[in-house]
Amino acid sequence: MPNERTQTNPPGPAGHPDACWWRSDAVLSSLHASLGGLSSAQARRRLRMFGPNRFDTAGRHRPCLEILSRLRNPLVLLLLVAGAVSAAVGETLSAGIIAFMVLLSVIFDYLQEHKAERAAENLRQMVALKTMAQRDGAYREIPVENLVPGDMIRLSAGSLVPADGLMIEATDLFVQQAALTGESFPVEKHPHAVPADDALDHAANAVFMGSSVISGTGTMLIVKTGKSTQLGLVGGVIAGRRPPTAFDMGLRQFGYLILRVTFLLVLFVLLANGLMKRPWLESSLFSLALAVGLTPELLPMIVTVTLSRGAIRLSKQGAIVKRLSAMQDLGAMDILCTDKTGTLTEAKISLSSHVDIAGRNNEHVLEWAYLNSRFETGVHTPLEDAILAEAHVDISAWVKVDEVPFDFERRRLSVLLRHRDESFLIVKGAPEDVLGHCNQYEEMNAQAMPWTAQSRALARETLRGLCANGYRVLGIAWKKAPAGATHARLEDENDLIFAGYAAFLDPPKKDAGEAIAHLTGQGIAVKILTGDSDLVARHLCDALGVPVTGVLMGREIALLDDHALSVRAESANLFCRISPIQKNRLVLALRRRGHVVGFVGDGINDAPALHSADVGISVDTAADVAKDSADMIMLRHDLGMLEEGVREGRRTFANIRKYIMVGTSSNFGNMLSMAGAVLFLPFLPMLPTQVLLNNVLYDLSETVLPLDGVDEADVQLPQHWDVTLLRNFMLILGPVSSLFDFVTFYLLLRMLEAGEALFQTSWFIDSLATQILVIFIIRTRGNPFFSHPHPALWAAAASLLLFAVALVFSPLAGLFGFVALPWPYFLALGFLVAMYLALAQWVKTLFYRSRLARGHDRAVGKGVMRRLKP
Ligand SMILES: Nc1ncnc2c1ncn2[C@@H]1O[C@H](COP(=O)(O)OP(=O)(O)OP(=O)(O)O)[C@@H](O)[C@H]1O
Ligand SMILES: [Mg+2]
Repeated sequence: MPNERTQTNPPGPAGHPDACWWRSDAVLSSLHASLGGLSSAQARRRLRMFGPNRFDTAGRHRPCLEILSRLRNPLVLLLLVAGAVSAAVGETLSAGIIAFMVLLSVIFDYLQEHKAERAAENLRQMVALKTMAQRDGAYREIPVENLVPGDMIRLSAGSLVPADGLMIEATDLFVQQAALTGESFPVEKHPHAVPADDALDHAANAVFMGSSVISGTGTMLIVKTGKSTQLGLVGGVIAGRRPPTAFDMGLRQFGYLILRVTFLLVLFVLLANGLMKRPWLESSLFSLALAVGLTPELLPMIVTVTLSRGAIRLSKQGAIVKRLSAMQDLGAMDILCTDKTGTLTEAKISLSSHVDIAGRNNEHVLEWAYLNSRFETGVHTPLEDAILAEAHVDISAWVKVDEVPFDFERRRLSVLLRHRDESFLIVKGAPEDVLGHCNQYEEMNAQAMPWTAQSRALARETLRGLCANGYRVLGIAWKKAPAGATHARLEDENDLIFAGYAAFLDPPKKDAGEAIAHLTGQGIAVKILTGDSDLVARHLCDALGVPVTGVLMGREIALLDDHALSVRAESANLFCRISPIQKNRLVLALRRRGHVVGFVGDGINDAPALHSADVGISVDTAADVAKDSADMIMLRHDLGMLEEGVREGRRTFANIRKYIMVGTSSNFGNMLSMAGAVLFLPFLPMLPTQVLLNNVLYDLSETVLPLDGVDEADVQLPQHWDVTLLRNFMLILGPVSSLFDFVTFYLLLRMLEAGEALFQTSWFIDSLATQILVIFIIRTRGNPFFSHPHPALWAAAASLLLFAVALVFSPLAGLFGFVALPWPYFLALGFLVAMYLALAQWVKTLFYRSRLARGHDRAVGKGVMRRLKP
């Protein structure tokens, strides 16, 4: 057996493009492969050597590295500096608390996120692409990720080429490789050697990752996988990074907001302390502690855990999220574009009639349709299945010569067949397109007649009648080809004889109408994008009870520029006879208007739009390319399932917002008060260690937030990330709580005449209690007594508060500078905290009411203009 260790990936001499693409004969031996494929043991070894067939091959986690990389986070660095300074000046306790915080945030974060990501990865595996590869002498289904150089795999219409390789055998194999070469038409591949060249698109014997098979079948030898593929070399543009979503950008903006506030506060405290000639060390430690207290260090963990919990919940309903943050986009989505066939209809298509141009039943039409469907090798659509199920034609005398596969621009497909010594080109496709290429039509007696104005009108009338009754219609045509013809070309689809129409019934899905109504009720505008005719689509809308607000045809879209398109697309909800490129343009146009756009589709033609949409949704039975481009896969083809997904997405939004709002309001208020107190208190309002401890306990209380449920009001409309809302809330509730804190300070100093330690202890308990308890106010927009939090929230809040109180009375109290609080203090503090919560509730109600009055929260559903970077 050849020694695999001597082998390199990629084989072939250096230079671009690699010589292996032209010298197919040499490749097999350099790969130590054979036409019989690999053995499992060989494949395992190669997998270890070359890594999995995906782009992020560094992917496997190494805990130590992961944890170390977290230490590079600026926040953690800040903490470490604070710790080092404390240790250096002998503040060992501060240093200890800081070390504990670092450990807590880093390890806890790591574990939680790791768990969440593992769960998400497991979900992804459920919908991973698979392929038929030859292992141990037999073809078996294996995950695409496990392919290695030397594997032999089968390709057929609809499959995605999973790696780079050479064709070993091919029958009418056409692939769409626009992603790589920019050619928009399918190109044919064959196994013959080709002369060396420097343009990869001349390598007609090679197929590349990211292309998809349009028609035909073939066997392929895998030569390069993962990052070594052509696509991998250019950074995996297709599968790779998408532009940051609205959510990512919101998160980043929020980060900057916090950074600015923290910086100002720290500067203020340092200046104030300087002016008052306080000891510089203590002041800088104190301001560092404040900075630490303000930073939402748990945010990344809360986001990941919340999203992954949402994704797991959703998977139990039968929808698998491939990209976690798609949950978020689902919650923000305000327009859903959907295809027609299969999503709105049953896709259980039956052939109901086959008629000539006058609408009379004609067996000849069925025969031609049968021959075309029987011999074509493209993606089998339910249309072909319906034709094959209806007719029984003896094909023993027919031989296939060639075909021109279906494409979504010309919307037809032809096969070239030989019958004894005659050759025929048989075409079926969208009736308008087929009619446009006929110069004769077939009479009842199989006689070809030239068109007259009358017969043309008759043909159009018959077609309109069929479509208006909801039938999907294909046009069937044929012509005699030169007897010895060996190839069929696009240009041959001319001067055809029109045979007639095949009319199909595709019943509407029972609950699709209801699902659309529900989505509309939840603030999501549903738009239907179809390659079919407008008459058929309108008929379907009637049947589903969906009002048509405007129709835009593909030929009109072709004349519009992007700006005009985005305006027209806003009002229309039915888009007919549109091509895959136009589907994609529509999605982009709507996004440019500030909408968050979802796209549902399952065909090869849907892949570009699935990829450009904020959230691409496909089904498990979809074409590989569609599944690959989608962010979410539904295990049942059911629009109703999206409703649950949308609610789940909005729920995650609400939970993340809660964390941020507590952090930026009450927490911010406390830090503000402490900064302000520096001006008139004769001592620090809290010791740096106490500020840090306070922060640790508060953080711990927030870790259960992802478990919490949310109010109905939070899932009724699309949720946008609204940094203005967060900022305004922070700038209102923050100072209001500070005012309240100053009242507290006054009470403690003047009425209770607390000394330094007593003051600090009281304020520690008070500020901790307000921060921990205010979540119960903020977690709902309405009355907190009517919205029930998850029990874990109560448990966490109660146990942490008890812990704090116990600490104050414990022998450890002295270490932290605490003193035992006399009971009147508890009474006073209890009263103050209750008053604070009532105040927070009042301010919150006013805040939301004034927003509502200004029309903010209602406008969300109609898609407020949201600036979107390209
Ligand atoms: N296998 C086929 N053979 C011949 N013509 C086809 C075939 N598949 C589709 N067509 C024609 O091309 C048109 C466009 O196809 P496309 O898949 O884009 O749209 P559709 O299937 O009608 O609707 P939807 O977009 O809802 O799936 C079809 O309406 C039909 O007229
Ligand atoms: Mg389709």
